[in-house]
Amino acid sequence: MTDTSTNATAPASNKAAYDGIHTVVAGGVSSNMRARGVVTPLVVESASGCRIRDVEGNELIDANMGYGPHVFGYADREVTDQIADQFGRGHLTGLPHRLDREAAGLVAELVPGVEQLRFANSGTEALMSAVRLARATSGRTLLLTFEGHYHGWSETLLRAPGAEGYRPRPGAAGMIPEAMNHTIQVPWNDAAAVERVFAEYGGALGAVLCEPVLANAGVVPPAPGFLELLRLRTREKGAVLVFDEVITGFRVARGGAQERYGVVPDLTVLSKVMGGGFPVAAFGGSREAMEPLTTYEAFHAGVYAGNHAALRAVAATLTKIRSAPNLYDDLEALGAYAEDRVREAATAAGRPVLFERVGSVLSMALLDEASAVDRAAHRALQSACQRRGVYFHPNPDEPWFLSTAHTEEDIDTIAAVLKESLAQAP
Ligand SMILES: CC1=C(O)/C(=C\N=C2/C=C(C(=O)O)C[C@@H](O)[C@@H]2O)C(COP(=O)(O)O)=CN1
Ligand SMILES: Cc1ncc(COP(=O)(O)O)c(C=O)c1O
Repeated sequence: MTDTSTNATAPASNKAAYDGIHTVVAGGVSSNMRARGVVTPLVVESASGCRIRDVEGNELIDANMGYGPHVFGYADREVTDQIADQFGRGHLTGLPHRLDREAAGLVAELVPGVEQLRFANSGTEALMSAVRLARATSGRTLLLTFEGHYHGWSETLLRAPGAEGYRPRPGAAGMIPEAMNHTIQVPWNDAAAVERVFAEYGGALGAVLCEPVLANAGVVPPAPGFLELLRLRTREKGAVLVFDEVITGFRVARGGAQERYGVVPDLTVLSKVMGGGFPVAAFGGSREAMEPLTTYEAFHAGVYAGNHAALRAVAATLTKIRSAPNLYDDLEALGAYAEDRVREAATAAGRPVLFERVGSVLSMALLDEASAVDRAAHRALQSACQRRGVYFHPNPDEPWFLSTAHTEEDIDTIAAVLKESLAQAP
């Protein structure tokens, strides 16, 4: 079989294709965050709806969905046709385009805390710029972050797990030892720790940054009143509150977590769902919060930032979101249905699972006898399910993301495969 996309002879198996990738891509994948995404070799040939097709022709129901951007499923023609059309009209001139107004206007219409924004190419880029803007605005460098929250891989935001006292450590080889000298970190949902930090550092804090729903260490919603506490203390002390809504934006509600929980930050970072899978991000806030960029006193740039193809993807996706009145009720109902079926499957198999869900983002982790997450058992379960035609991430920290392309029958199939795999698990 010839792979028309490259005119190469397609490998006969996932294993051959997977090994071939590893000969030329360092680590076999262009992201450490996805390095453990495959335990049993799997190489995608195509994806459509909620299904991926591998190079052997196997079709799998996907509960990872590209780590969250595809709220309408893969290859949604209402979005992809628009992007394709834009490529035919010129997708990068570096000049103002009518799409700038249309795309930014849609974000401002849907997200409570955004009046103005800047587009970027990735969440990492947008977060770097948002935190830099927060430091410029407050005139202070100290940043409060939370354990387990991921904000991309930039020099001042990539933190290793854990913290000595309040101090996190740099998260990767090659980072400068001082990279975290302006960052403190406390456990998520620990109101007492937040109060201690504000009592000790309040006047020095420039910004507080969080995923309003933690979704990079399983799913951990904000404790009742916790976001309100962050909002109150940052206002009192003059620190900038930044919500990293790369995952939650347009996912957990039309206006993201800030709409769902009714707490509006000073700056919001968006990506994933916003572009329907096309690489694009944004950071924004009130006109006042964005003023340093209006006057160019602060700095943000990027050859590809806000390119016409990216903004056509944003305009197409957000237009579809705006005109789908039942979208979030439907996603909530599907998430609840999935929760019931997954819990039933685990109970039927007599296996304890840690389960959490916010809307259509859910996490499930196999537990051991001591009720700790059993990562090895979870990886084995994932491989068994993958062999039976269901893909979810082998790392239980990575959530499941459902879409309007998933049906209740697909969820029933996932649950049946889970139950069968758990029953046969050692
Ligand atoms: C809450 C949040 C994120 O989840 C986030 C990226 N998430 C992921 C990155 C992955 C990767 O680098 O391949 C895959 C997933 O592990 C994860 O969802 C980022 C960074 O965005 P980006 O990867 O576009 O630079 C910022 N904030
Ligand atoms: C030589 C050079 N390096 C790096 C950059 C930054 O690249 P990007 O704008 O994609 O971040 C640019 C952009 O103009 C450049 O000209």
